[in-house]
Amino acid sequence: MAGMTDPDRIWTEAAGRLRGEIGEGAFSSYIAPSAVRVDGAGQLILVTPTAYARDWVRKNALRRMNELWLGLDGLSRRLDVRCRAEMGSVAPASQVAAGRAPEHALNGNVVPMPMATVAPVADGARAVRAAGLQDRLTFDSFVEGQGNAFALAIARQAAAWADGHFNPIFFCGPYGYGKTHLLNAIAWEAQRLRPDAKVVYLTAERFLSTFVRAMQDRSTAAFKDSLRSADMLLIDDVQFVGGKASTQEELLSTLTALIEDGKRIILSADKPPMALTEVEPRLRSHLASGLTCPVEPADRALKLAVARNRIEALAKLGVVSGEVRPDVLEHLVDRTPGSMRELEGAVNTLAAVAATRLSSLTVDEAQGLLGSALRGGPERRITVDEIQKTVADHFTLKQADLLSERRTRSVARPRQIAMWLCKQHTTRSYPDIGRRFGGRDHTTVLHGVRKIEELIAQDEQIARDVEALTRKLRS
Ligand SMILES: Nc1ncnc2c1ncn2[C@@H]1O[C@H](COP(=O)(O)OP(=O)(O)OP(=O)(O)O)[C@@H](O)[C@H]1O
Repeated sequence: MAGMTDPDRIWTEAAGRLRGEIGEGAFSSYIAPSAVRVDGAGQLILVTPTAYARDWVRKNALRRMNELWLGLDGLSRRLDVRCRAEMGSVAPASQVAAGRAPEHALNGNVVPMPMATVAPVADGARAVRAAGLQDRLTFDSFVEGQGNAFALAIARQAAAWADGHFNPIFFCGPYGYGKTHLLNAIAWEAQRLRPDAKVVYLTAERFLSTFVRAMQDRSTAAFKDSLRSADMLLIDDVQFVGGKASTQEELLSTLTALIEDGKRIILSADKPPMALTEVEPRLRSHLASGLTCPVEPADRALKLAVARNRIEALAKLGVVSGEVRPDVLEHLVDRTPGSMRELEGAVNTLAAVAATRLSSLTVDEAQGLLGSALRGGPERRITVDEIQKTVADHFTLKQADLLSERRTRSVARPRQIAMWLCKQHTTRSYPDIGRRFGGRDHTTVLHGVRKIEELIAQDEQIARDVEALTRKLRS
């Protein structure tokens, strides 16, 4: 695949991979409505519909998109991102590359991404199998440390199809410390060792949505077959099946059928099985019947090693050059409380702002460049209550309106915005947020959060409201 030069083909391939990594919601909100264009200076630009979408892409996806892009582009070009309002009238990348004049322009001067050429999300086996393994999440890129050594050893055994496998193996631990990484690594390695085996990885959320869609399409038999023919089934973030009786029932019967057939089951969640109070007791006890394997939060040594690794990986991809000074790396780690995910974000930001002069960067310069991204101490916690009050105030509503049953748009939309803000600024789960909004189901929260994701990218007013609210909450 490496060595392509047609920007449209590279974009299609890179975006297809990114879609698996960032999830359908974010993809359809920010990436799908964007297009690759060439500006007057010959620079490839990813053009987003709104400024908010541009900022989202810059913060959350551009670096990864460039990693993917560089791995494919024979000309080693890089993408920049701008919003539609910042672009003059420029041609779609492929037409410039092919020396043709633009024939048409949809949506103003942006041609949307050719969705059909990105692997469609289909039902049945393909959807389940293609549900988002990430290329970079392998055993090679997983760093061993005190808190994860046991989990890593078990993961390696599972990936090797070792005899005496506990069934299921259940990885649990707080968010952002490597459970998804381990499940991906197991899946890649297990498939490499037994190419003929059917290894199926999916998130519980995907399990839920595919199952619900299969029920609507009356194709549950195909869904069941696609899972029950798996030799190894990996389900990530199992806490998200909580609350939905029919999905839990389906999951339970899938697990029982596979275990009876001696097939391998690997699961992950943010808590040990017996603490998943949203999960029905019979399913809970099945989840707990094998081996429960904790993935502990990382200590400083592990964080340093992960940060170093990440910079080396970016250097190999040509995204940065040179090594970071050890004191700069230590500063970065010490000023980034939170999980590995936050740490990776800080490393990526450093790489973005000082790509070519990493080795000469001093602690003061790093602090100056990263500014507010590096915290002086732990960030002030924002609470659900505070979010509800701030949102109610902003839209001149009462906090009780957000918790009420009222469904008129003037109340429902602010409620969804408040839910979205809770997901962004607190560590609360969807069911938890639902409970705090008048006892709503977690799927209602999920729907609300996705709706706002979508609207932020398409609706300037919503983007402005969200921005203003975020500023108020942080101040
Ligand atoms: N030991 C590690 N070595 C290398 N990278 C790691 C390690 N632990 C975590 N990471 C990285 O940190 C990020 C967050 O990890 P991951 O997504 O696996 O967390 P998680 O526990 O599954 O979180 P969640 O519960 O939110 O799904 C990933 O990019 C992952 O690659």
